[in-house]
This record gives sequence, C-alpha cells and structure tokens, in this order.
Amino acid sequence: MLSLQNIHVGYDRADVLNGVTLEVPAGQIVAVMGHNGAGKTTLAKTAVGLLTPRTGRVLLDGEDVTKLRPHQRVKRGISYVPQGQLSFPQLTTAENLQVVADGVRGGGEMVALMYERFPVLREFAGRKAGLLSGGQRQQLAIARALITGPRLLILDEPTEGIQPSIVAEIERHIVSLAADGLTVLLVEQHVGFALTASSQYAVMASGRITSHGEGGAAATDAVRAAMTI
Ligand SMILES: Nc1ncnc2c1ncn2[C@@H]1O[C@H](COP(=O)(O)OP(=O)(O)OP(=O)(O)O)[C@@H](O)[C@H]1O
Repeated sequence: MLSLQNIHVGYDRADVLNGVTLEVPAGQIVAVMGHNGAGKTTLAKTAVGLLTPRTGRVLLDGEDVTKLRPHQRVKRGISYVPQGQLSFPQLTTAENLQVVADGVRGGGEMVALMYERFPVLREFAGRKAGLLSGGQRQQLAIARALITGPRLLILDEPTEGIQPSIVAEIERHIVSLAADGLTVLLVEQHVGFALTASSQYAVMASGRITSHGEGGAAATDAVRAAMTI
C-alpha cells in the first residue's frame, strides 16, 4: 500500500534519511524501531507529506504522491498521529472529536464509532483533554485520526510517556484496527510492544534501515542485536 523508495530527506542542507526504502503492505502492521535520532519521525513525516524528499519517491497504492501536500494525502486515506498525544487541552474529549468530525462527511457517525471502539472516551467525554491520563489522551489522538476514515494509519511512538499497564491496552486497539482492515505504520522505541503488534519490522540507525524482517516475539533477539550496533 505504502512504498517509500530510496528516500533522501533532511531539514536543512544535510540529509537525515540516507536512502531509505520501506514497504508497508495493505492490512499489515509494520513497525519501525531505532534509538533517539535514528530518523523514525523524519520517515513518518515524509510518508505523510510534511517533508518532501530531495530524491526518492513515496507511492500510495502505486500512485506517486511524493509531491502531494499532507491534506491531499489525507484525502487519499493517510492519517497521522504525531508523537505526544496531541489534542486541544482546554477542550473536552467530545469537543476534540467534534472539531475533526465537523470537517468530515458522516463525522457524527464516526464519533459514535469511536466511542464504541474506545469506551474510555465515552466515559470521559466531558473531561478536558488536558486532564486525561497519557493513555487516555493517546486513545483520543488515535480516535481523532480515525475520524477521517483512513486506510493507512501512521503512529509515532504511541506508547511514549504511557504507564506500562496501559501499553497493552494501546496495543490491543492497534491490533484490532489492523484486524478490521487498517494498514498501520508504527514508529516505536518499545521493542516488546512493537514486535508483538507487528507482522514486519525495520530497525533504523543514522538515517538508514539496518535490519528488517518478520515481526513477532521471535524477532526480539535480532532486533535487540540490530539496536546495539
Ligand atoms: N526540525 C528539525 N530541524 C533540524 N533537524 C531535525 C529536525 N527534526 C529532527 N532533526 C534531526 O534529524 C535527526 C533524526 O530525528 P528524528 O526525530 O527523525 O529521529 P527519531 O528516530 O524519530 O528520534 P526520537 O525517537 O527521539 O523521536 C536527528 O539528528 C534530529 O536532530
């Protein structure tokens, strides 16, 4: 579904990604791991269209979307949950969902679906997002991204700052979304979580993919070894 081909991209003169190629097949969860500064977020931003590669191509279902702006990619079915459980802290959970739903055809129905999928959001619908726990705010951020009806969801470190007991809950949601047909690109530092959830993985270091293979717990040793290099 998503194909990143030989991507070279950076923020100023120097490239941060140095020839990254990654395939995200339809219906799968692909985890991209690596230490701080490896280039994971840069990869996600390039997939979403927040960064335009100096060379290389981004394909979505075979269509070259390299030059398309983020809102054009959203229309083609990509949605992005940036790092940090972003939402409007002064608005309630319900208002945060409604703000997105207002701009989407059938948005009201989507909000109802989100309350079904994430019961905690219904429970705290009237609470300001700034007062939610990290795990609740992450579910809100994912729900906001889902309201646009994406086919491909890109998640940047959904477990960051979330207590370990809640990580499994986030993982269940992601796996359940994929079981319902969503394709997921999961950027993650939490190796255990990323591998359990994913069908394929890639490890990045210094702007390159240094290791890749099938996901699942069996890949843990290979990933940990790749991450020590
Ligand atoms: N806005 C920016 N301007 C300039 N350089 C940046 C910018 N954002 C990131 N970088 C640099 O690009 C490199 C890769 O950063 P990136 O955020 O993609 O890594 P990451 O693997 O996502 O790390 P983390 O896990 O800490 O988020 C780093 O050296 C970082 O300093």
